[in-house]
Amino acid sequence: MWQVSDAELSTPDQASSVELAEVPDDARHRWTDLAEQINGHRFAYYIREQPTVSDGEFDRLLHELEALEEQYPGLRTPDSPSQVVGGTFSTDFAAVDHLERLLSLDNVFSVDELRAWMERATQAAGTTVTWLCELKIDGLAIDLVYEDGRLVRAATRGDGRTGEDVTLNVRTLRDVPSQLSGDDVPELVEVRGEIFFPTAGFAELNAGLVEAGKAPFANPRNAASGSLRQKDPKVTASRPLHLLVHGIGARRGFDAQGIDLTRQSQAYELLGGWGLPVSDRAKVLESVDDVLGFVEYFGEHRHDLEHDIDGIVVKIDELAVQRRLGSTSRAPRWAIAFKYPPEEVTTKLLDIRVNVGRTGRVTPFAVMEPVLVSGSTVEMATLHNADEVRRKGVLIGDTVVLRKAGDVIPEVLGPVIDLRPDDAREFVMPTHCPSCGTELAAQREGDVDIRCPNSRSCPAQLRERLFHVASRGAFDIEAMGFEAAQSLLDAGVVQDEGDLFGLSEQQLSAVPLFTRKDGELSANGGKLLANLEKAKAQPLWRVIVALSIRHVGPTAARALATELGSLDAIRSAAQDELAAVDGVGPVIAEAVVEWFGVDWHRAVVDKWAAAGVRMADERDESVPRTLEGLTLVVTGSLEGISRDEAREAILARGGKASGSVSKKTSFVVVGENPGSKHDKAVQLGVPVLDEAGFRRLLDEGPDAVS
Ligand SMILES: NC(=O)c1ccc[n+]([C@@H]2O[C@H](COP(=O)([O-])OP(=O)(O)OC[C@H]3O[C@@H](n4cnc5c(N)ncnc54)[C@H](O)[C@@H]3O)[C@@H](O)[C@H]2O)c1
Ligand SMILES: [Zn+2]
Repeated sequence: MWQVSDAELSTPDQASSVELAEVPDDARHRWTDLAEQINGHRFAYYIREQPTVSDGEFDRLLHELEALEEQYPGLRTPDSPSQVVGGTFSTDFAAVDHLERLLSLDNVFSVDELRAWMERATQAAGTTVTWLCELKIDGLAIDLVYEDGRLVRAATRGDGRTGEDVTLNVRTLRDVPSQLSGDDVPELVEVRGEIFFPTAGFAELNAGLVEAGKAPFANPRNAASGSLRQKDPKVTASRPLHLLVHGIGARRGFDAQGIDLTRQSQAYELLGGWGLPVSDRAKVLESVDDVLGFVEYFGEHRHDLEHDIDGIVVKIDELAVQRRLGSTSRAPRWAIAFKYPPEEVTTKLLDIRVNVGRTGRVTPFAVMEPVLVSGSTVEMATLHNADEVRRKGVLIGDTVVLRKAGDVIPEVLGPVIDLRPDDAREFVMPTHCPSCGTELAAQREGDVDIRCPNSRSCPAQLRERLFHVASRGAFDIEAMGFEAAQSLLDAGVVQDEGDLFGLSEQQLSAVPLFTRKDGELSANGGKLLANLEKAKAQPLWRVIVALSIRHVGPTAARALATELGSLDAIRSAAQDELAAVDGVGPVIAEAVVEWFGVDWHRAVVDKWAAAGVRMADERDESVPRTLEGLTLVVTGSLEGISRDEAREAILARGGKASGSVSKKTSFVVVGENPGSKHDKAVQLGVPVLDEAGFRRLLDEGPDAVS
């Protein structure tokens, strides 16, 4: 059924026998083994769109093969996987020859290698060159042929010479004009580009596939390829595919149109003018350092993009130099792909267990064979809820694709169906709380989450709540971590969080974790008591956060504290009064009223009050209300003031501190390394202040900085 490329049949026996004689047996065997694996993986990846290994693992195999060939050049046959453009074509589509070959790209994996490549390329060019830097879109290569401005054919890359005719499918893409516009359209132009599946739509696509009993895709790249290479173009039309163009192949009649093409960047301007989608992120840079800066920038902003990228492509912009350098059998010599560290790996899903959270929510999480990804070892990842497990289509025992994007929490993308063992089994959500045995239930009809209703005494919930009370966003009690919370509960000295601030030295001496061998309170125990004492004076908003009211985080807590001033006032406020508070709204208001409606909740507050915990903020009248009516956003790190302090300062002066920039924002304060909020401010024309300007604004109000 599948047409197999020569590369897949290749064995080193085809190389010259003289050179082969010098290759030791074990090297030859390893080469054959690697070549078979690589060709097998390419087939699974390009044709079936169901890779069985991660890109990182694939690249490692290819590298090992290249290193072997470096050592024993006799192994490097013309059709070795290292010498051909990866990919073949299937008989599902008509085969078409490209007018000009489509190539792959050579890779570098570190900044040093990139620098070295740029030096070599400059030397080979024999002249100074400029660098066209582009995002390496993780999609599917496409070749579009326009004759007299009309789209006559679209084909996949295939093996670089011959691809698959996917014209009908490509015509369904909105981004692909069927007719080029402008009055300088040439007789013929072959345009190269990348079709991609936007990251935003990926999870939804997979959920739909699983629901329909079909195999989900491992990642957006495979989704792009799979969506385009459909027998029925209607299916392609239903998928949100996009195109960005990044090159020109064959061309005719440019001169006749008076087009003198000397740079690739200039080609993009032309293509854009004809109505083709070009990236607005490509940049022509002059110095090596600028190129490295570009690479670094997108390394950090990789996830702010609408599509996946796996690296940066650096091209020599001058077409004359490109022509002079030419290409190898596989890739141009005038371009290089810098690859970012892989963020996807495959690992085994050993089990799915459930965790009971602070508010009783029961969440399934994946337990996996530990695996290194984006610089850290991962063995657990949340699966959110039972629905999500179903949507992802993973079974216990599956090999799964795990993604960890930078500092973002790791996510299981989906199963590798081809590797599914016979004994893989479906996850079943427990009906009873694994911590206290109470029957689980949705709190409200229609909730996807189920909860343990035994809030007050479920050990798991209680431990999470104690831990939360002590956390940095709440009372910030350094000496009380997870272990401490657990041992206070084990020793029975606290029934719930209400007992925490009333703890005596005598009670603590009954807790093994806080006592010395001789039974006296340990240094750690002393520290806990001191920390608790100090925490009692924390501002009101922190006390509110510590109560674990649903939806009430620092922002809502600050709003409540600022507006109402005391826990008593909040407790006796009517729901609509609460809802009217800026930054609170109806959902939070309802949660607050509901929370105070529970006896033991009120008892917690009363016990804290009796122990001397702050119950009201006194307004500091000495601070001038310079920011009344203003909304500020602080982004980046400021030198002399922490983010928290900046917030406090804004609130104390009657201003609002917001996390996102909009037209209503009065000022954006920008520190070191600001992110997209700065860009947004500039875009919307919101005034931007540096730290000095911010201080002036705090002291003197808006007139002083306008
Ligand atoms: N997991 C697997 O089993 C498996 C198997 C085969 C290949 N792969 C992966 O596929 C990749 C290798 O594939 P490849 O040979 O297609 O090379 P490549 O994807 O690394 O680079 C070449 C391709 O990059 C694309 N590209 C994207 N943006 C571009 C831009 N701005 N300018 C120019 N080209 C751009 C082009 O379509 C070009 O064909 C590797 O990442 C490899 O890990 C994985
Ligand atoms: Zn429970």
